[in-house]
Amino acid sequence: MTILDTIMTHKRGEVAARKARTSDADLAARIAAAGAPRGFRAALDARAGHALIAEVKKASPSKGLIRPDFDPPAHARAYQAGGAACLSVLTDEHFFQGADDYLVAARAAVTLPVIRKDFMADPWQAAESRAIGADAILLIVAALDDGPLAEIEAAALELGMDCLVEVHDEAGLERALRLRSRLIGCNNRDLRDFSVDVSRSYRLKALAPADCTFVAESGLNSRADLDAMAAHGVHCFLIGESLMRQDDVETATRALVG
Ligand SMILES: O=P(O)(O)OC[C@@H](O)[C@@H](O)c1c[nH]c2ccccc12
Repeated sequence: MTILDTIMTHKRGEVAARKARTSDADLAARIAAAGAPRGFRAALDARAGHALIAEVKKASPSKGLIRPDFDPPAHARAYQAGGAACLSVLTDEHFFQGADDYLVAARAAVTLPVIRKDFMADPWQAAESRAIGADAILLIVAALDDGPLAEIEAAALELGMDCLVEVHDEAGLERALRLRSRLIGCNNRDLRDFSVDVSRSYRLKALAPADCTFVAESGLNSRADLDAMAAHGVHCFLIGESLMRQDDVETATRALVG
């Protein structure tokens, strides 16, 4: 069992319980009240220089507690003021100490598009994500077979959301490209063993078709890391831990992408 298997098993149970206590009518009403999605991929594509997806992240299974004075709306405002293009908010409770309410509060504090960072196992979660306001969802290729991946993607696109399709190797990229989304994330951290290797992004960027928006994810710390990525043609970045550890999040964000 890898950590990803453990997470997905837990997630399926969690989703079953959430489904059982949520009526379809209630979900539909919340989606109708949510307002239009903000355009996640478009916000990345609109940036001329480094485009940052800044992550609101309290803790992780590999690092434990990252941000003791965790304050989602304050971090969201600091990220926006510092020049981030988009936000990512962890909502998984059991492994990442996240919460749906963190996404709701962070999104309400800014005008940036927000991706719900969670583990999708069922198309129902696409609707649930839209109901809490998400503008995009994450689809982890290594966590799902092709059939469920396409079904969850279809449900998300139907609701006007974007899908960030996450891969970590060549085989995963090939599977990702069978989907409709052309927003690809390369996770430099292998969720099966937590090992980080930023050169994964260099390799996979070279293989991705030119019409893909390509995002390097995880393990990025400094402006020099981003400039090295840019030299390989990578201009979009998903960063959590290194920003969440800063006292002054806004200044740290500006130093990265300003
Ligand atoms: O905190 P980091 O190393 O900057 O990484 C952020 C982000 O890439 C990471 O949180 C992440 C990428 N893919 C995920 C999937 C699930 C949970 C978390 C993630």
